[in-house]
Amino acid sequence: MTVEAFAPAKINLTLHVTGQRADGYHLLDSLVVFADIGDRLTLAQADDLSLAVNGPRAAGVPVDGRNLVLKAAALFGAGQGAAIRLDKRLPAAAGIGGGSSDAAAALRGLAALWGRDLPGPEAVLSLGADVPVCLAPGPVRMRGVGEEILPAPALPEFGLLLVNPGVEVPTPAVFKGLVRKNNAPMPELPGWASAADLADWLAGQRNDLEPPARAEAPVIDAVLAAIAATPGCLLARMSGSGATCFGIYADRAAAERAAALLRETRPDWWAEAGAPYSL
Ligand SMILES: C[C@](O)(CO)[C@H](O)COP(=O)(O)OP(=O)(O)OC[C@H]1O[C@@H](n2ccc(N)nc2=O)[C@H](O)[C@@H]1O
Ligand SMILES: Nc1ncnc2c1ncn2[C@@H]1O[C@H](COP(=O)(O)OP(=O)(O)OP(=O)(O)O)[C@@H](O)[C@H]1O
Repeated sequence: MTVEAFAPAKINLTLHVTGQRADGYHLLDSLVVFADIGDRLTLAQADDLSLAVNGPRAAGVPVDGRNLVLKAAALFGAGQGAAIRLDKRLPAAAGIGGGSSDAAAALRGLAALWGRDLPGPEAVLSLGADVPVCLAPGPVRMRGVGEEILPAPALPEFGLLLVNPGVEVPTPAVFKGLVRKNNAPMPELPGWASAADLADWLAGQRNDLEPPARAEAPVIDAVLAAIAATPGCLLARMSGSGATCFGIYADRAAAERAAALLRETRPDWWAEAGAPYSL
């Protein structure tokens, strides 16, 4: 038996940092969506647990026990086997939860392979704060340190552009650079009639990690400016702890035109277009 699992990019459309726990972890309030841009996993029955990583973004990704796929498998079924292949397409340490989404996709695949129920959000939090939200990809409001997954209103159709300048930004350094930790949460989520309506509402919200990430990686300024300058861009903002930034467009076709333009003007950057993804 072979199982396939898709690991979509996670995008924080908003990311409000609202406090800090005694253990140092920050309290968040974030509107999270996923894109139909991501890594692909293939899982096959085997006596032992193994992982092979290939694909255009495999360079530098650990293949040993440090890989979140193997950590997830060990947490879920100590001693159980599976042969896992990871086709790595998302940049790492990029604010789009690549490793977390791989871990969650591995758990979905292993649950199918081993005939078991998926673990709950609290049980997988130790793998990473972004793993719970990646377990069942779709638009949600994420709170707590990442373990509170709340429903979000239905989203309108829109196009998404993801752009990464090739600079890895370590998440702990960005949180450390926060000047203020008790910022306002999001208001009640209103519901949006169109992509323009959603972008207008998002413009009044924030990613509180953007200023410290820009200090860490000043190229983020150029990425945001380049996205904002593409025809049809309704909003440009950073995701997670950066450096990946996203653009919102009326539809996928507009996002694809922007991606083509950026690949021409900035061939050294990673630019991919897509649309929201739900499992
Ligand atoms: C910034 C986000 O991407 C937003 O979705 C996530 O909160 C980060 O998720 P992640 O990379 O899976 O995070 P983890 O691997 O658990 O933590 C990396 C580091 O980020 C910081 N961290 C992370 C999550 C959180 N709520 N508060 C934090 O302060 C901690 O310094 C931690 O050591
Ligand atoms: N499957 C994996 N894919 C990518 N990186 C991995 C994986 N497993 C472990 N790692 C390690 O995790 C680090 C962070 O990578 P990841 O892509 O998860 O970060 P991120 O995009 O910043 O995530 P987040 O948005 O959750 O902060 C990498 O530098 C890498 O060494």
